[in-house]
Amino acid sequence: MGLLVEGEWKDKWYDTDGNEGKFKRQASQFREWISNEADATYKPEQKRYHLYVSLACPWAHRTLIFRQLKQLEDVIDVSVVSPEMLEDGWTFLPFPGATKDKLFDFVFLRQLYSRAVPDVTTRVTVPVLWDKKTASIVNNESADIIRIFNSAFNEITGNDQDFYPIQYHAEIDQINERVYDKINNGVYKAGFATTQDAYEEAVTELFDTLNYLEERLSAQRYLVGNILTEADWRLFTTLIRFDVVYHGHFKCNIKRISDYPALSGYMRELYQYRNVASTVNFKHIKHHYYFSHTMINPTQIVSVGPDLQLDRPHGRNHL
Ligand SMILES: N[C@@H](CCC(=O)N[C@@H](CS)C(=O)NCC(=O)O)C(=O)O
Repeated sequence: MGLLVEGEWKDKWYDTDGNEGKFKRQASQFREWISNEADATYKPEQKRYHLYVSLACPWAHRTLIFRQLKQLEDVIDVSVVSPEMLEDGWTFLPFPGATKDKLFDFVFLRQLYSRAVPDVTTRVTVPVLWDKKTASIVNNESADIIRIFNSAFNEITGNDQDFYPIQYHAEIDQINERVYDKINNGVYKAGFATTQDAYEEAVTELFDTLNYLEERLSAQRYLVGNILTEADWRLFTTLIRFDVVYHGHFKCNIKRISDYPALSGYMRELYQYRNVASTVNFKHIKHHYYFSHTMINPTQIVSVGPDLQLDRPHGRNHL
């Protein structure tokens, strides 16, 4: 685990000193867009772009789900890193379900960042959307990448299903902000806290928000407008990891998602939606968290359970 400083790799864990033991996520640096506008550098084209993901990572998972939902499998190919993220950061070392770097055969993901910008200073994160034509990183922010996938390639795929409908922008943005801060990033704030107070604050806010969502989802099928939107998929990738890694490894253990009837049914419905289940890899998820965060789990022992029985009926049809 580390970062690139002016192109040099430094092995360094997140710095919580000087921040009262709180984990603070850094903003993504590559934020370009793909569009059909006449002056756009990045135009939607078949096989021009390549996606780098980890199957363990909830942020990368969003992009894989959108690639499936928007039928982009033949338009954008994927390379999958190994779930083990240690002193060299993400690598393409062999691991079942991981791939080689299909474009450059790099061993380390950091080589891709350096290839784009040789003297770059950045964390080396997934997902990364790469442009083969200009040899550059288009975007490494999952929130942007799913919006790009939602609409930029519609003319190529013929799939115009919209997960960010214009009439719900404000409501989606509003719920996203809360879910991001208290849940998606909230579990990390709890897990990576280095003081008791920072941990307790994050865990309390996390469960207050889960309680709020349980109430909301008891009365309506989806988060916004009673149609499936990006807000649901953004919540899903944290929920599906919750009982498996966040509950134990990150000590988010006031309750399990299985203890919430509405949230757990909702999570199963999303899991069973089309072929979303094929994007969920619990082996990578467990191995990544338990094996890579050695300051939380020095023995690197990977938990065996739980058995979530995700194919059970979701019971949400009445809503
Ligand atoms: N804001 C980014 C966050 C991505 C992110 O933090 N990914 C994690 C994996 S779950 C990562 O690559 N971490 C490596 C690091 O921080 O050095 C996004 O949503 O795309």
